[in-house]
Amino acid sequence: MESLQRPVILILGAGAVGLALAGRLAAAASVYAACRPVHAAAIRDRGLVMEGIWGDATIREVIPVTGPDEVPPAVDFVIVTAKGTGTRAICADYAGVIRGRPTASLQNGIGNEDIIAEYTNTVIGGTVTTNFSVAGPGHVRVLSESAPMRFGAWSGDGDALRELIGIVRSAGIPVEPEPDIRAGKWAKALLNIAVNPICALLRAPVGVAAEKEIRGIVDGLIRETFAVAGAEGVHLPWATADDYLAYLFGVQVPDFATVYPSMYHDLRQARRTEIDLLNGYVADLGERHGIATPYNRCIAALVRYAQTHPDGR
Ligand SMILES: NC(=O)C1=CN([C@@H]2O[C@H](COP(=O)(O)OP(=O)(O)OC[C@H]3O[C@@H](n4cnc5c(N)ncnc54)[C@H](O)[C@@H]3O)[C@@H](O)[C@H]2O)C=CC1
Ligand SMILES: CC(C)(CO)C(=O)C(=O)O
Repeated sequence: MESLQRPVILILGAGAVGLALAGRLAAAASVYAACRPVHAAAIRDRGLVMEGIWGDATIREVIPVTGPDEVPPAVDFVIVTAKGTGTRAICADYAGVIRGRPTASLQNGIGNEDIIAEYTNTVIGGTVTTNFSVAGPGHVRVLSESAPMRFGAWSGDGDALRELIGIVRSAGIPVEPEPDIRAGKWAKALLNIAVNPICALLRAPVGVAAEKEIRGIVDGLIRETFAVAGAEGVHLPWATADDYLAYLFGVQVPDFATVYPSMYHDLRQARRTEIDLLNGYVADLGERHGIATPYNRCIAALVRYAQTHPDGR
């Protein structure tokens, strides 16, 4: 990257997270957003519309693209924000652009960085603990935030990580380095494992996790996940499941109480969910380690059924 030029960033799979990120990063970089034609047409027509805690604005600088042939040759960073169910397909579509370029993931769940690493040497893992949703074509809403964005080196070049954090910070987004990004991805996954499937199945916002009838289920999901993470040798930032449950119910659930997680939108729109990168992943790993995971297995089965029977039958 040449120091006097604006960095060039390509966001791959720009929906709720990716479009909002593109809108903010446009303050510090030239941003290309690989998105579906419906978003691309609206953005070309009247700009990207953002509302909420990341600012209310119509941003005309984001350049939408709908295929790799529309991407300029001088891309400095790629950031993947597709759902985990689409990581392999989008990496294959844009393989020629990703190859040799530092590529970050801001996706939830476990496994995306390993897929991206099949396409490039320098992979940066990332987490974002903010609520985003699509309000319409080329129109996104950012409603609540509970922690800074975090990036950490997954493989390859540490300079790329420092540069990316510098760009994100200069765009005004709170961001911190994550020294143990594998643990960081699990730490973020705890929140998604606890609330995403429950809110999706109950059609309720995150606050439902604290209801008397539901709390015991969340408790079971988290205790099992701690046992499996421990067997995998993951050093979570909380020493015990009780410590994390205190943080979940004391900070994260209140911060997101009135908003709907991403899996809620997937089930409502009859899209495949990320359940197999979250609770389904924990259940499978548990089986390998001989750890019983009845809560995660049960909720994963319910979500899989719901996503293949959108009308409930
Ligand atoms: N929505 C939220 O509040 C948060 C979401 N996340 C995570 O971020 C990731 C993205 O989530 P969302 O933005 O909510 O999902 P989304 O479904 O709104 O956005 C993903 C976009 O990628 C597009 N896409 C997928 N494959 C593509 C392809 N080959 N070419 C062009 N476009 C393609 C999809 O059509 C969709 O518009 C997920 O892993 C999610 O779990 C993380 C934190 C918060
Ligand atoms: C943090 C949270 C719950 C924000 O909505 C999220 O990660 C998601 O929706 O998947």
